[in-house]
Amino acid sequence: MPNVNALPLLPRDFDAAIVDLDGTMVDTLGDFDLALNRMLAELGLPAVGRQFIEHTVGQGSEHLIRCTLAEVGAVAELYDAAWAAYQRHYDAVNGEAAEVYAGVVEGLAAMRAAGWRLACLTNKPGAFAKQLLARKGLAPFFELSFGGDAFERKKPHPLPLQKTCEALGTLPARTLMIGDSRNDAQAARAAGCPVVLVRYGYNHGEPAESAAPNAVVDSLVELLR
Ligand SMILES: O=C(O)COP(=O)(O)O
Ligand SMILES: [Mg+2]
Repeated sequence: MPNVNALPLLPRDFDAAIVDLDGTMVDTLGDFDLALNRMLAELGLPAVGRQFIEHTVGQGSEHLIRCTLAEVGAVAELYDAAWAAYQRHYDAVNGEAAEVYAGVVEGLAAMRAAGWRLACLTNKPGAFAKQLLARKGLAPFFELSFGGDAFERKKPHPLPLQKTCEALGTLPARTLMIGDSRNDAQAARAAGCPVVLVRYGYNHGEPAESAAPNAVVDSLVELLR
């Protein structure tokens, strides 16, 4: 297995990379903030703050909506109405208040130049993920993209990574996971993929190091030179 602790990596170290979306490639907190708070306003519920959102995203929309209803003291029976409102509002804002992090385009270009195959794997619903990648000009880097609704389980379960390696036709040990949270790190470890986390994303309010990845970087450009 390549020594991921010694960055930068060499092109021959990996055949592919699986890249997370929210908090890794795109800062989407603004979109989450708009969609969630419009959902709450529509239901006549109080707003939630940015820090709560930052600490809660990463485990898919269902988890985010359930935690948000609990945070504002709403009854769980509102879930179906909340889900429908959230999907409608997120669809309307997707990408509007989101920005690609510095170094992402350069980092992805270096991976492609190294001959690595690229797949995007996110817990975000697949339709929103595809739309966001296209709107931010990142879609052309990716051969495949899978959302949180693509498989029976979401990260931190290893299944989505195993299925993505299968779809790429690559061995987990030769497929690098790049993410921002413990969900990415746990899933990668259990699937047998080495994992690098970015320091700037959303890791439930904890430092990226606490998820025990193989390495932590400040930018995707640090991976390959
Ligand atoms: O929608 C989410 O929970 C965020 O998902 P991601 O970090 O896996 O892209
Ligand atoms: Mg993420």
